Amino acid sequence: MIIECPAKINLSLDVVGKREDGYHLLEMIMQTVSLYDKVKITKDSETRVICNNINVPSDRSNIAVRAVELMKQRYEIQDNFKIEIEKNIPVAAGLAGGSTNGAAVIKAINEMYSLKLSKDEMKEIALKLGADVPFFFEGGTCLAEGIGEKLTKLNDISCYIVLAKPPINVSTKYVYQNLKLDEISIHPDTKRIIDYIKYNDIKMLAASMVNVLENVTIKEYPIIYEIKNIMMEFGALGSLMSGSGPTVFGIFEEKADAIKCYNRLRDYIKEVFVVNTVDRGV
Ligand SMILES: C[C@](O)(CO)[C@H](O)COP(=O)(O)OP(=O)(O)OC[C@H]1O[C@@H](n2ccc(N)nc2=O)[C@H](O)[C@@H]1O
Ligand SMILES: Nc1ncnc2c1ncn2[C@@H]1O[C@H](COP(=O)(O)OP(=O)(O)OP(=O)(O)O)[C@@H](O)[C@H]1O
Repeated sequence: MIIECPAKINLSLDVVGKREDGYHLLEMIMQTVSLYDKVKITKDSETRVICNNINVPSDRSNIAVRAVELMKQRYEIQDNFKIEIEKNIPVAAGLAGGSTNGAAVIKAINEMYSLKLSKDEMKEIALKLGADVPFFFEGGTCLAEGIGEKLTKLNDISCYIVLAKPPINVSTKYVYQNLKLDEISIHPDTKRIIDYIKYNDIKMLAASMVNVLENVTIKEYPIIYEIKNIMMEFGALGSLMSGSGPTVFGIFEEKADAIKCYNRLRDYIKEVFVVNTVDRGV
């Protein structure tokens, strides 16, 4: 079975509190985009991962392996699996590449064994793998609250997006740990952003995007700010860091403008993509 799994971006990200276990309470707008990994899963004598990207772990720390283990244990499955991952989504990028692979494995095993799990059951299993994983059972444009698991489907928006991943590695854990909530002066107006989405007002949406995690990353990696500036110079309606970074995205209504921006960024960054929003998850 082969599953195409999309990347996500965060059109806005606000931290509104902290749980006792240290996890942060969020209000974010999430969006799937047309940059896909392919996950092929077949029965095998042992569970193993084969991936075209050497930075992706092939042991138990791979989220796809953890998804297999969870499903095996929960549904008393004796078989093992070969998981082949065609990695097109940049790794450790803020695009939830690992999370979308984990969601794909849950979906694939549900289908292979005719488990007939509901979307809510799959989301519940997904949350055990990571805060971003349940979203991929909705996809499209969503409001995510809690630590990311309380999902409300919004109108699906439609626009072109340029993604640019600078060659730096940022750990999600580090970014959350170094966030100083009381020092954040600008928060997104999430209610208003939801209204813009409702009326499909891409210009106002793009102009209102805020990601409070930029407070941590831009201080350390000014290249994020530089990419945002280039995107705005090249006609983006708005530009933001996705998730905990370091990928920056820009929003465009016209494909021609997105391509001009892509060509400019390609001069100095290797991982740049022109994509569009999609209305699906895994
Ligand atoms: C930055 C985002 O990608 C935005 O969509 C997510 O909030 C991160 O989701 P994720 O990578 O699936 O996160 P997890 O794998 O569950 O957690 C990684 C680390 O990030 C921190 N973490 C994550 C999510 C959250 N709401 N609060 C947190 O503080 C925790 O310290 C955790 O150890
Ligand atoms: N299937 C996988 N694909 C990519 N990375 C994986 C996978 N499984 C585990 N990892 C590990 O997870 C780390 C984070 O990778 P990932 O691409 O999911 O980051 P991310 O896009 O920043 O995620 P998020 O946006 O959810 O914070 C990698 O450095 C890698 O070691």
